[in-house]
Amino acid sequence: MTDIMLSHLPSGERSKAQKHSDYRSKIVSNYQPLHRELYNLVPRLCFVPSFLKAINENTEDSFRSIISEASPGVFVFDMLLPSFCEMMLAEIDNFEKWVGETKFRIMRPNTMNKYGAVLDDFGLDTMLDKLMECFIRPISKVFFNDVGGATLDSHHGFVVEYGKDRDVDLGFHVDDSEVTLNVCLGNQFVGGELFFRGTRCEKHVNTATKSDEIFDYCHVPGQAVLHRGRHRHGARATTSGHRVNMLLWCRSSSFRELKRLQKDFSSWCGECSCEKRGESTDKYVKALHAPQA
Ligand SMILES: O=C(O)CCC(=O)C(=O)O
Ligand SMILES: [Fe+2]
Repeated sequence: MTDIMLSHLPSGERSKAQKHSDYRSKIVSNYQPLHRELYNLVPRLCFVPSFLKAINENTEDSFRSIISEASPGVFVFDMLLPSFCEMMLAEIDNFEKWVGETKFRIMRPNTMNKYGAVLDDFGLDTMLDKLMECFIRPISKVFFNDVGGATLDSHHGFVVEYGKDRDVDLGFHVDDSEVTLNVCLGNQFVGGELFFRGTRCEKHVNTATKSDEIFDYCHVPGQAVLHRGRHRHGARATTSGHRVNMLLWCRSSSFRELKRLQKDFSSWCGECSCEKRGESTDKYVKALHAPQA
């Protein structure tokens, strides 16, 4: 973060941001990357040809030709080349080896994970910015325009790791993002399915799930899932093997500003939309008592 940006923050925030910026600089100036080519996004080294072609055409039709809407608001597509996934996995291993050897105390991706790493903190922030701006924002503009998909302007990029000696599962939650990209890097694993339970605004986050909102997804290496951050979800236990996923929580500052002034989110919140249609929620009582996961 530059000094100019720091000077625009309130002083409490400024010292927090300064500390984080110092933390990142310390890592970047000491950690020796394994694959330097990862740190500059080279599209033909990262993406499968079908994904590149759709992005180059940049039309709704081209996106729809490679992306399937597996359940309302959950978009799935082939994205990463196996060779890129392998390089990322090796880079993450290398980073963790460095952390172990130097005993550097790293921050975990969020309060839900004990393992995993923040990719932005060890130099991958520029490449992930490019990934968001040139690849995820054009798609989000088409499918998630109602939550600021066209104006995504910052991100939190990290990996999560599950299996023996790692995290086991991930509880039911919403992300601190407008749009989330979740792509499996590998490797061999059993379990770890994502379960989705409908999109909700802050006010309705704990309301019942309707039967048509129940959707389970099995991760496939190289395959991406794109969903609204407010789409409630979790990950089941990875029962054997080792699963690593790359997450990019994409945010829109202008959408967040706008949202503060609004009360009706019926274009994307399942409960606001029921209220607007004047639908009784009685028929969902059964779903309320059904297990969430
Ligand atoms: O394990 C997964 O695939 C889900 C991760 C996730 O939802 C998150 O980190 O926000
Ligand atoms: Fe999540």
